Amino acid sequence: MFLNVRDFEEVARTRLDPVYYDYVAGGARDEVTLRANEEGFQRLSLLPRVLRGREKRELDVSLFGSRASMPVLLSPTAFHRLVHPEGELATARAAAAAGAIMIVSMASTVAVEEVAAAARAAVPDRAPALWFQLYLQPDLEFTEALVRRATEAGCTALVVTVDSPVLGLSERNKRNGFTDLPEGLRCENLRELRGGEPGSVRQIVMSPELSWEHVDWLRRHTSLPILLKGVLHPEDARLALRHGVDGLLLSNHGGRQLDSVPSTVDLLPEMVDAVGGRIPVLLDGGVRRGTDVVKALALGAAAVGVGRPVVWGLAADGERGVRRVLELLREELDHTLALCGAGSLRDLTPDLVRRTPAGRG
Ligand SMILES: Cc1cc2nc3c(=O)[nH]c(=O)nc-3n(C[C@H](O)[C@H](O)[C@H](O)COP(=O)(O)O)c2cc1C
Ligand SMILES: CCCCCCCCCCCCCCC(=O)C(=O)O
Repeated sequence: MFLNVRDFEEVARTRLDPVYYDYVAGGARDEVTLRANEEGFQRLSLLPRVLRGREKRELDVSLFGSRASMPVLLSPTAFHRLVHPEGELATARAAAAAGAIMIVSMASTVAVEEVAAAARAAVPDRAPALWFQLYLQPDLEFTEALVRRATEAGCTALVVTVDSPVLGLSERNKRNGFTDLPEGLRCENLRELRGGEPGSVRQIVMSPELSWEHVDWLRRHTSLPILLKGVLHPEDARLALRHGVDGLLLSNHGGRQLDSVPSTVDLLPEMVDAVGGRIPVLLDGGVRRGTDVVKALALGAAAVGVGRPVVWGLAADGERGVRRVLELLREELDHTLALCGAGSLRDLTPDLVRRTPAGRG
């Protein structure tokens, strides 16, 4: 029985090839940050209000023009067909049915047009909420064409990952010899549609040469909202404001890029402070429970993302699994709000969160 997100990880672990399980579960180097993300939430306590006379809870949010049934979105995760044959198609159907925003990874194993079509077919009466995650490529012509493809497919925001000047190093992947996708799986958004050798697939380039000028370039080439994913230093948050960025997704890539960076929830108050309410700050990393969502929102996040929980749901039970993971998080969020005396997300304020005294977990 799947009672919580962790139950999905257990089933996924038994179903998956251990090499792919490690790829998803693992983090960079000593996995200090990977562990810190969940521990960061566990060190925070909630201090509920009582007798507030709230009969029902409102969980829906509006973010960059997308309406969502809850402030929990699907952070971009690569290679869904590694864990389930329907891959991103199943994920997109589940996200659309749940009314959740899905950030499609540039490294998806199904092309963004097909992901969007699957989402639309799942909810014919409304537009599904899809955003696109981008690794800016040094070949700007290619980047521009990809942005156009994602926009034409129906993605309504761009999430630019900026924490990957080089790929993080997972020692699990190294030990397992996982260096390439298996036969038949490719990053379908990198397939040459025009130019190049027709049908060939480019490698995603992680480029240490990227700078704020590339963000300016992107700003000039799209009218979609731009969020930066992976800004951790408050000074970079202030720079993002100056470069016309519309939002931040505070993320350490689930502990998969630079190891030893702080947990995202520990950094959240500083980042919220740095942007001073001018743009929304979203957060991902270690969100596993409705209580984690409430803690992040109370500390100023506009929404949170989940990465691994979605992949565990997909690996364990395909589209139904992802749907159940999202439902569980929604149910837990609703229940936590009720127990905190909150009727809406606006009732979540920093005074509801206490840091657990040192040494007590
Ligand atoms: C298997 C896997 C693949 C990922 N692929 C991407 C990706 O393609 N692009 C990206 O920006 N982040 C990627 N991430 C990072 C997630 O977007 C997110 O930041 C992270 O998973 C959040 O932490 P959580 O897994 O603890 O929820 C990936 C994470 C995992 C676990
Ligand atoms: C990391 C294992 C490598 C297997 C396939 C190589 C494909 C090239 C690299 C594409 C980048 C995908 C990034 C995914 C990600 O952000 C993450 O796993 O984290």
